[in-house]
Amino acid sequence: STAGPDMDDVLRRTVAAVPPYEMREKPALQEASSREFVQFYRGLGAAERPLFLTKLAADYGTDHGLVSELYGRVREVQSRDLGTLLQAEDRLRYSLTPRYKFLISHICRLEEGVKFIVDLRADILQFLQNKTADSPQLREMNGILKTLLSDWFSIGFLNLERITWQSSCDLLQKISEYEAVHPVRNWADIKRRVGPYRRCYVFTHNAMPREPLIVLHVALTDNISNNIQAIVRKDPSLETTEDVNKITTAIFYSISSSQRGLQGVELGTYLIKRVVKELQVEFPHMSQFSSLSPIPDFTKWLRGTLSFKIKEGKSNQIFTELEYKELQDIIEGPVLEKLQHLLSNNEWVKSDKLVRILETPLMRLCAWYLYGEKHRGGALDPVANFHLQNGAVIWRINWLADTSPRGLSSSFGIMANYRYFLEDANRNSVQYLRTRQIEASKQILSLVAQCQTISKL
Ligand SMILES: CC(=O)SCCNC(=O)CCNC(=O)[C@H](O)C(C)(C)COP(=O)(O)OP(=O)(O)OC[C@H]1O[C@@H](n2cnc3c(N)ncnc32)[C@H](O)[C@@H]1OP(=O)(O)O
Repeated sequence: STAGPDMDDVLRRTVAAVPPYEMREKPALQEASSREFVQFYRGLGAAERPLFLTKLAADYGTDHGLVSELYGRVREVQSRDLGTLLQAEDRLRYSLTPRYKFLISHICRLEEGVKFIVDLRADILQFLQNKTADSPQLREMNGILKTLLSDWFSIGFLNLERITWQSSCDLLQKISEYEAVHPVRNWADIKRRVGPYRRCYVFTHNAMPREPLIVLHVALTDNISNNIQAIVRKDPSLETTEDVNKITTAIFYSISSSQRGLQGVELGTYLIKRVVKELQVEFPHMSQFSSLSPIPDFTKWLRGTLSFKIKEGKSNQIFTELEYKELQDIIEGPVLEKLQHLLSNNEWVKSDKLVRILETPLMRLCAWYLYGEKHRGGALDPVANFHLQNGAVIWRINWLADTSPRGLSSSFGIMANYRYFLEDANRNSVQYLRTRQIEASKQILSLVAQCQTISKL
């Protein structure tokens, strides 16, 4: 292998042998070697890390020969007394623990050891995603780390914190940096987001102090918002106190997880549920809970669909005759080709005529994209998939809801309300996860039905 000799030496030295079965209750502390492993890994360059982790996963995993031998033993004692059988099964179980898992357990006891493991999994996810490393053992290690992290970061160990203007600067700064949905531009922005008619909640973990693991921004309103500029861009509200009578609805307008290594640990689901409870205590009469969500990949999907139809020569399968004619009247040349070009930047939104003509077809196609397009059985759109997993319904899509460059380029400015009907959320979530059945409102279902009759997708 091209790995430098010191990689092998370090692994040999720092990955302790699996304690013998009889000593399994009292594994010797491996503080020094765990520290050395952490320091060595941190010192590795980006190109060496995939190699190192691939070696760790491959050479310090499970002893397959021992597993097979102990499995044979379990089969032998099937008809023996229960005590003997359970003992044989426990030995088999113990032999299935990969050797590197003992190292991970030692590392998490170090100062900042948990953070190191979270970052290590983030590296593995990245290597697997961009294929700089991809082996069955590395995939197995990712699964083992995800299970460990899901235990360490389960709801019982998480602290809910509300961020206010009185929170510390380093927390406010991190909240600003971690905002992945509607970027925070300056202090005025962040002050607005923690000011009147706003709430900002994070989860923290004692093993990673002062680190917001996931951030949820909420707007307190008296209706279900259909425009994000009204929430994030409006000048700071002159009101310094909140009129409770104007607060009947919670709008989740941004949720971002900050630790890549915790992907799949579902912190977002926990945080939304926890915040709903928190808000119900503060506002017992609150009756509506909904997101105002981006649709990050709709433009990309529509462009793909249009170019596919153009290639197939079936350009009249997207729009109605009337829409097609109206488009033809204001676009010279072949409609779909020209439309592809027109929609490749945000200029179209400056033409009132185009905005008027495009609203009906784009809204119809967007409803279909959210409800009909699937990936691995679930909604293709990752944000839709997230909220549907939480038990929300696709309640409404809103035209020109986000006229920022980012909103226009990702979804022609359309945004979705995923609504949480609290009494149905659990049932919807179970149903979605089991059957991928999507709950949607009448507005969405009628747009989908129209799309199915008009556009052959
Ligand atoms: C109000 C709003 O709706 S804002 C829009 C949602 N937020 C964003 O897109 C910001 C970027 N995304 C994130 O920070 C996270 O993915 C979150 C907060 C959405 C979800 O994180 P977690 O709760 O830790 O959930 P987890 O990582 O288990 O993923 C759950 C689902 O989120 C969905 N998801 C949404 N956005 C993303 C994303 N950018 N990357 C990965 N998954 C995403 C995935 O479909 C995933 O489902 P899957 O596990 O079946 O693939």
